[in-house]
Amino acid sequence: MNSDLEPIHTAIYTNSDSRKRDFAHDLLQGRIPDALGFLMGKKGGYFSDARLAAFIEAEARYEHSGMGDAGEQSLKTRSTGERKRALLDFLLKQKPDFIVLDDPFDNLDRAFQEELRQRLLDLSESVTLIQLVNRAADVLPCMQAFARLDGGKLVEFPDYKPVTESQDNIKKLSIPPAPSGAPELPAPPGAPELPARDNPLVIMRDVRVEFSGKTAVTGISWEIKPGDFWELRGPNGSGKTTLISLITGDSPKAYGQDLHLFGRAKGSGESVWEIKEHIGYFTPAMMDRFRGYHSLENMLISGLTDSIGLYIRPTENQQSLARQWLELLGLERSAGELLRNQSYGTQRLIFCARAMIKHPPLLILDEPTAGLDDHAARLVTQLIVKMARESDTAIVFVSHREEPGLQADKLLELLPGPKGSSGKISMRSPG
Ligand SMILES: Nc1ncnc2c1ncn2[C@@H]1O[C@H](COP(=O)(O)OP(=O)(O)OP(=O)(O)O)[C@@H](O)[C@H]1O
Repeated sequence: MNSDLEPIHTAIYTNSDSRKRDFAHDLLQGRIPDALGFLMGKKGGYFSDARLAAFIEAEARYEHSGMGDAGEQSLKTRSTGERKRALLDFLLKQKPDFIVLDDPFDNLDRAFQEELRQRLLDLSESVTLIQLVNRAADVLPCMQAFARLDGGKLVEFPDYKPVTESQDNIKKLSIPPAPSGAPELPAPPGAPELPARDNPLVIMRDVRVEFSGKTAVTGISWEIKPGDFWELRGPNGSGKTTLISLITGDSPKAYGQDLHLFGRAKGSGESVWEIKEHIGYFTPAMMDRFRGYHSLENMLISGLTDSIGLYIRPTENQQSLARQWLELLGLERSAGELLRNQSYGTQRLIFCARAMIKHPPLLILDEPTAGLDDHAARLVTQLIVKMARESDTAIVFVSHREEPGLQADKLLELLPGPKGSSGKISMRSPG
């Protein structure tokens, strides 16, 4: 073991199959691979979303996370950026020799990403950094050695170079058709007579939401029309999830607002399920809650029946549609394989396609590329753009990361202010 080696900052590329958490745990427990022998006998800290989640859970159980001083603002009420800042402060108090950074920029807005990047660069003068990373753009410029983590093993140290261009693409086939018999949407009351396909799907006027006396968003007016392609953007804590939950029927704060959803005034007796019928939705948290004992084909068909997994016998038409989607994704040979046996990137593609298969009037994708490596993110991006261009479905996506090729036509930006976030709408020119 080369424990006399000079410590070097090391970037380790991972993907969903790398077993990175086990690897990080081993490093922190002193089970060090030869290549990183310089960490032997050294004290480490772990900067990760999993570590933060453990502190938040401790706080829920014992009323104190154990991270900061008693009486500090609770972690649960802080934004993602503030939580990560607090975790780094906590780790530094332990005076570590090295820190394992587990995708440190995930889920951070652009301003917090920049703040953290600068802090880590300053820190690299005194602490060894081991960065586990799935996006090439995230690699800190202070890194001196590079490797890849493959099934828990470190390979190609110290000169690994990620392959930037891969041949895999979403197939040049068209988006499969909508299932037959999709319901037509009624016009909102008082709306001018328009062909059904031109009725706005969502109308918000001067919406304001507060939590415990604190205003989260204020004066938001937003209209989503059929076929629109929107990005909803804003820093951590600016109210993106709050606005989305008004539309998906998941927030009691929607009552009493000037809000029309799919042709009906909110609060006019509609059920949550009637609203959800018109929406396809994806957020990465859905994947965590799901065990994946269904075939890829049945997962897609379940998007037609609004269940996760399939519990009824599918019709031939449903099976045929699912196969067309699998072909588009280049997965036709895996139709009968279990979701849980696929890579994380493939699972993500299936979940996104599942939200699209019924051609819902409105598709909401909340951080669809979060946690993916470059290759998987590119495929998901291609799929979203294709759906936007080739279907009548309106799309709203949220992404903290600038994804190459993913540019919506319209942008709603939430701008935080002392009295809550206001909204700014802008149109993007094509091209
Ligand atoms: N149930 C709740 N109770 C109290 N405060 C809440 C609740 N939900 C949201 N908030 C607060 O409302 C504000 C907006 O939160 P929201 O989750 O909508 O932001 P966001 O833009 O989605 O953030 P992120 O990018 O971190 O996901 C934050 O200050 C948050 O703490």
